[in-house]
Amino acid sequence: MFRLFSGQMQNDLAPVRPGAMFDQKQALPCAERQPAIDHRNRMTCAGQRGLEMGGHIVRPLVIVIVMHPLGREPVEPAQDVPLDRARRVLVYQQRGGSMAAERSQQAGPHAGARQPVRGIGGYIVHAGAGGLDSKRGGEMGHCLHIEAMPQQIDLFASTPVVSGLRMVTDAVDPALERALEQRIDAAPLQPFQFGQWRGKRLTANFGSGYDYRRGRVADAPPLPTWIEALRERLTPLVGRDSGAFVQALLIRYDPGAGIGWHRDRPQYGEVIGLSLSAPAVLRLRRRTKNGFERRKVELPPRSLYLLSGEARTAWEHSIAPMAVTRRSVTLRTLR
Ligand SMILES: O=C(O)CCC(=O)C(=O)O
Ligand SMILES: [Fe+2]
Repeated sequence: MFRLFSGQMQNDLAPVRPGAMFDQKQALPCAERQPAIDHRNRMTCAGQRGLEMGGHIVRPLVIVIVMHPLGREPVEPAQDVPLDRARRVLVYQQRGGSMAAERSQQAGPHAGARQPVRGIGGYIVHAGAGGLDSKRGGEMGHCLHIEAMPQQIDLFASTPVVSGLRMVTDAVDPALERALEQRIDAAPLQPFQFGQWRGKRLTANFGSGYDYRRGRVADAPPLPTWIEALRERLTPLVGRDSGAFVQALLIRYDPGAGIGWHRDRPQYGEVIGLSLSAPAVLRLRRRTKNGFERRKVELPPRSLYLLSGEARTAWEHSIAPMAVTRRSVTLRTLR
């Protein structure tokens, strides 16, 4: 997985920004699949970030939960971790010791710099912090060893708001983000066209496209190697195999551009979105007897979301017109 990313993608990016992917490779935290040495070490590694909450550190790699930081509603936690267990982890971590105690525990080759995680309306897996634990976590090694956490504490009720929506922050780091921005800007972007209607956002499809006039999937250029490499990196972060994500859509939203309410075409299956360049809000709604039920999820730059299950099939989504340029990479399976 990583080899493809650091090799092919580096080569592919070279003409646009020499060294960009090399930088990225160097910056990838704990990217090597090193065998876990002991439990403590698996919890900490170079470049990992912790979350400081109320004077306590939430240890990196843990499913991190931000409880309604902005008064927003939570979303389903990333990875296949039952919500109540994820919450227990937070409680455990908060009780687990002071920041000073945590710092002293983190000394050594795997100690890492800390940065607070931005507030986001839901449950977060802080992927940028992720080391890969091939033994236990496998591809989903970003999810720390939940099994190791105490099970007895359960202070919160668990009600996932939009089933099937998963969020991962820092799915790529800023250096890779810049390289991807250049790749997107260099792609054959065209204004989104829907019959007579021309959208403000600029799009380019790879792998397969969609003919809105005929209402069916259409040919598109094959996935470039840099998108293949990116796909290898992103899909495990939401617990998916890369191979099924055969469709890629690049979008640039310049100021004034957004995307209206829609569900992705039924020809597509699951959807993964990487959000770049500027914060945005993913709005979700589904029809009820009396109108619409609505949710909002903040998408910080470099965050990744998965639309699966109900989030994909029962909810519509949209992004309000942007004030500053945002870019996204959407990967989709075909049904
Ligand atoms: O830009 C995004 O993150 C969303 C794109 C989207 O919803 C779509 O193209 O169907
Ligand atoms: Fe969409």
